[in-house]
Amino acid sequence: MVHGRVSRLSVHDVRFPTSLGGHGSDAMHTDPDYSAAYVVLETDAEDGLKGYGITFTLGRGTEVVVCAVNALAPHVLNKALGDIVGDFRGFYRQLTSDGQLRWIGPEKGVVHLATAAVLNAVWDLWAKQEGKPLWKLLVDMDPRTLVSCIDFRYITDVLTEEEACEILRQSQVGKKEREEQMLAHGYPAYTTSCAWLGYPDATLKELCSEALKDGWTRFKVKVGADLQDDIRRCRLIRNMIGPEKTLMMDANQRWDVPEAVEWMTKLAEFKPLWIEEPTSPDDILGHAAISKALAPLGIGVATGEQCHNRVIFKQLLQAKALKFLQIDSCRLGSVNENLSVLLMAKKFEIPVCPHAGGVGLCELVQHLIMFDFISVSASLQDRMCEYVDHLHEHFKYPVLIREASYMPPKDAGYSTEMKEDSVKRHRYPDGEVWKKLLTAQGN
Ligand SMILES: C[C@H](O)[C@@H](O)CC(=O)C(=O)O
Ligand SMILES: [Mg+2]
Repeated sequence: MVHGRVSRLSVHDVRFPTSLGGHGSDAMHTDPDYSAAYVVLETDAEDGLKGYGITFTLGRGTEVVVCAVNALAPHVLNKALGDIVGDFRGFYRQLTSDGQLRWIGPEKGVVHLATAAVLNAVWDLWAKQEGKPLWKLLVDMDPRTLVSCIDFRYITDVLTEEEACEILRQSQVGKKEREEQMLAHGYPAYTTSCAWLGYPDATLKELCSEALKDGWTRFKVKVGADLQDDIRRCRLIRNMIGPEKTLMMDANQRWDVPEAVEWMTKLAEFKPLWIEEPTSPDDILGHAAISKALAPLGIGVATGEQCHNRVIFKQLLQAKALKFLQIDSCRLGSVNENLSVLLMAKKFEIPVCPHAGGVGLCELVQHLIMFDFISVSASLQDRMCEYVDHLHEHFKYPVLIREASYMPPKDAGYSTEMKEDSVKRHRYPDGEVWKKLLTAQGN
């Protein structure tokens, strides 16, 4: 049973100097230091369990998110966990409707990233108290309780609470078999780690050949900064993986709409399954235009890692603007808002292929996509979850990849907890890693 009252919320600015090796680099984020605003919730309960929540950020952005988490803290402190999860929709609304903070959102940007960090910690704590990994907590929940976690405000024109319940009820058929399938074979994944934009060709080749040896069959390559470079890198990777394996491309919002169509027409010979984030994440009609133009070339549009909230996803679906929907465990308002997007995607029959390029995102999003397969979509058709091979060693419960698939986590919680020593060493600016780096840079 859920118990305890939240007695403390602390938030840490944790950064990893990934930019030094070009890890995570793309056409818009050329020097990313993978970072997290890392929230720890403590309660007065005797079990001593803590809830850990992260939101993914890059370097200096972290200190802004940390401020926003502190601004949200009064909503959580002294609350009974039972009251929070007993009316989770109400609590989500309370956080996202703060009369002063919502002005700097609402449900978008820094304040929404902070909401995600806090709520991710609540879900971690809830799952830990129930003794289950988060995916299993969700899978075992009855449809009525599940939908009571979702705020349907602004989406009832496409999905009502009753419809959501009905989707979940219908997907009860075969649920046990799908859970067994996940436990035996895992959820299919693709790798982005071979082809970050800042990697020289020699690194790309070396990582790609290692990935092939490890059994990877789906690869994503960063594009968008320079067409000739893209042609060379895409040719290199396509030649290495051969014609049958799957290739995706990611432009991280670099282009205008006509530019995206022109550029991708030139890259079409490398047979990409999708072009990800071809333009601004806010441009729903732009995505629709690109989708329409690229469909005859067999290229789909994928987006979502920087979609603020369920409303943007609703409109992308309504406008037929995407062929692959990429949820993000830390960009949306935690599990609560992701549930609404998974259910809308099911209604529109659009496959969900989660985003996981960042620190901790693989750890979190695997729970959501396993729940999606077992309890919502019931399909693996055109679906795969992103994997990046960075920084898992800093997590207490790191992802387990077997034969290019995510194996279901078995430990209780949301896999959000970092190792104490890693947090200590990477805290900005006083952790040992940063002290050394800042001293070397003369700061
Ligand atoms: C800055 C991040 O590494 C970003 O490039 C990740 C991303 O777009 C992806 O994984 O997809
Ligand atoms: Mg991307």
